[in-house]
Amino acid sequence: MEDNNINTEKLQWGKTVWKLFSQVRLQSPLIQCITNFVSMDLMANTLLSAGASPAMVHSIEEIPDFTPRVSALCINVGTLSPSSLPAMITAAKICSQLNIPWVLDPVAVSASSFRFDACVQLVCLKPTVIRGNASEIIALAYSSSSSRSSATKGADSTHDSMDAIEAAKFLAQASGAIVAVSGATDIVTDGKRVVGAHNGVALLQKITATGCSVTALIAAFVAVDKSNALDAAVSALAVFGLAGELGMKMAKGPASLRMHLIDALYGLDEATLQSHVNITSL
Ligand SMILES: Nc1ncnc2c1ncn2[C@@H]1O[C@H](COP(=O)(O)OP(=O)(O)OP(=O)(O)O)[C@@H](O)[C@H]1O
Ligand SMILES: Cc1ncsc1CCO
Ligand SMILES: [Mg+2]
Repeated sequence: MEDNNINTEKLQWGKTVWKLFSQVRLQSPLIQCITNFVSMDLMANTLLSAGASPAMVHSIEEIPDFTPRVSALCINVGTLSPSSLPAMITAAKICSQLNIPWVLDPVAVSASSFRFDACVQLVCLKPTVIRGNASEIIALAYSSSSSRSSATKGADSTHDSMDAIEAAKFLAQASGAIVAVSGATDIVTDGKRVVGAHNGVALLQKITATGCSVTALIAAFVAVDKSNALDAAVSALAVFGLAGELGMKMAKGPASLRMHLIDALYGLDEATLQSHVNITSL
């Protein structure tokens, strides 16, 4: 009986993920990305191969004209500087005011007080989704200085995503955002429900900016279903993980996985998606 329920749940998720992915391909939502220098290329190519339309528009002078016209915004603090933060804050404020969904990636949030305070400021501007690795979500959720300094050594996680479930729920409740934690199992929560997306391969961690790119993909999925950001975030994580699995069949290492990942995302069809997506309630 329990097996039946699990299979029904997986089938249902397969339909949801395909519906949202099809909408991304059909609508090609315009996604503004204010992101770090490392991630620009992979992030833009991830969005393009998924069917969305990326625009790396950073300059504060352009934001009042451009941001009101986007379908969603992705803010990533990976190479944050005092000169780039005002543009992020301005764009986030516009999105919050105009009810445009926006997604925050708090890369290496505990690397410095400057970065941490910037992330807290951004969280206060009501992101629709916050996506980080386990160390980042734990650091952002528990802002005491002791956990801040020990939570992460930089952009890479030193924690398992499963260890961040309580932190993710806490952060979701405190911020009102959907919180997603990437890892062997990607975890998504609204503070009450917790869903796990089990697709993906470990070698994705050896390609820089795969996390940044899946955050942008979440923005694309949220853009086509603003009313259900939890489903959208789960779906984007599952699609990206599945593209990693399919790419892995042809890859010889991280560099070729990067290429095959983009190809797999571009070519992903309904039958493959429905039969391989692996999402369960946790
Ligand atoms: N052990 C693992 N097994 C399978 N997939 C994984 C594993 N760890 C991470 N992933 C996948 O790799 C992708 C990137 O997640 P990761 O947690 O490495 O992000 P990140 O640390 O923010 O990366 P970056 O900062 O380099 O962009 C996600 O799609 C995630 O599901
Ligand atoms: C390596 C690195 N450093 C700052 S941002 C970034 C990309 C992964 O988050
Ligand atoms: Mg990251």
